[in-house]
Amino acid sequence: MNNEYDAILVVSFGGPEGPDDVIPFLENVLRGKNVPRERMLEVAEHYQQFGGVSPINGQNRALIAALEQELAANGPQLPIYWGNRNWHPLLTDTLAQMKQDGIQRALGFFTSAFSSYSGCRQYREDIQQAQEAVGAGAPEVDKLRMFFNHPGFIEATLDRAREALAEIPEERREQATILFSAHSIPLAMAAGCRYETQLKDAAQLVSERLGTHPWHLVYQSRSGPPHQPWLEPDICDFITELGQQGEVQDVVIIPIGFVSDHMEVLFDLDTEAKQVGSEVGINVARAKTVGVHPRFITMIRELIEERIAGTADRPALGPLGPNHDVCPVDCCLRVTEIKR
Ligand SMILES: CC1=C(CCC(=O)O)c2cc3nc(cc4[nH]c(cc5[nH]c(cc1n2)c(C)c5CCC(=O)O)c(CCC(=O)O)c4C)C(CCC(=O)O)=C3C
Ligand SMILES: [Fe+2]
Repeated sequence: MNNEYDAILVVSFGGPEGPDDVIPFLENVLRGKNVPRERMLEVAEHYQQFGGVSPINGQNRALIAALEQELAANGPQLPIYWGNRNWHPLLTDTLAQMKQDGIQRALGFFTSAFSSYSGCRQYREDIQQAQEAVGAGAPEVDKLRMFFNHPGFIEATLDRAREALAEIPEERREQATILFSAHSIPLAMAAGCRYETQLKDAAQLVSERLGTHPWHLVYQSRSGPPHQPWLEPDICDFITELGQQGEVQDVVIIPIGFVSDHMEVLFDLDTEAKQVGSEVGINVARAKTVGVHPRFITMIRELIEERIAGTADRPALGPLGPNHDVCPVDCCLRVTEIKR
């Protein structure tokens, strides 16, 4: 396989940067999806509570600045481009710019650690559509492997988790319950990918390094129509139940399913989950996501280097081993209904 690359492409979700962006952004997110309009308007309110600005674009700018420094200091010397699925800079515009700059082949870093239709195949489809829109001469993009079990991701997550645990009074710290949280997806979508398996694996890898805390994997940000089954338990239901049982005083949320403190973290965890905690008498701390943690930035460089070198040394912790470099044809299929 040809492993000569002339650029890095950061591929992400995108988010609104002002009140007028919110509805057109949400319409982009939900085009062709089975999500009721009432849900969309409810989520629009979450964004408006933060002035219509999602932190995600700023966080991606910070990630790119950190990665630029990392590559300038250590190589490889490659320019970094950035394109989103749902909001500016959109992938089509970015690929047009890359073509203009003479870029032929880029390595893609997707801001999703775990395999799902949303985090893997849909981004590959977005790139393909952008390539078709740009036409002849559009750059090729090869995706870097999923990094849920890469030592860099696990170590950075662990560091963030320890910071959050330090907020719990020392005499109660060891008993604190850890909740690993990830975006819920429809059960049908989950049937087409290894999302749950990878999440359980990463949660296990972090928890066994943290100590002897009780821990659970929970889900947040459920969308879709009410009758459609999604991954559970929901984090707010789970905290409510812990409160009713009356044995847990402190919960530390580790949002392992996300790589930056974007709106799903600020609203669904810091606003909603903390509110539920205070209603049922549980103290809730929230670990930061990896963001621009230096070990996470180094991991991105390592993934780039390993791919260019074509080396067999592809670090991964735990039993699942390193994820594939090239997605097989049935990777992260868009399953919309489970046949019973
Ligand atoms: C697996 C997964 C990730 C993690 C992997 C990855 O990072 O890709 C993720 C990330 C994100 N999700 C985000 C925002 C939203 N997700 C929505 C809706 C949905 N997400 C889904 C799944 C995921 N989403 C699904 C199955 C839907 C239903 C519609 C559909 O089938 O696609 C909606 C619509 C409103 C709603 O119903 O909630 C919004 C606004 C933001 C940006 C936050 C910001 O602006 O700061 C980010 C990073
Ligand atoms: Fe989402």
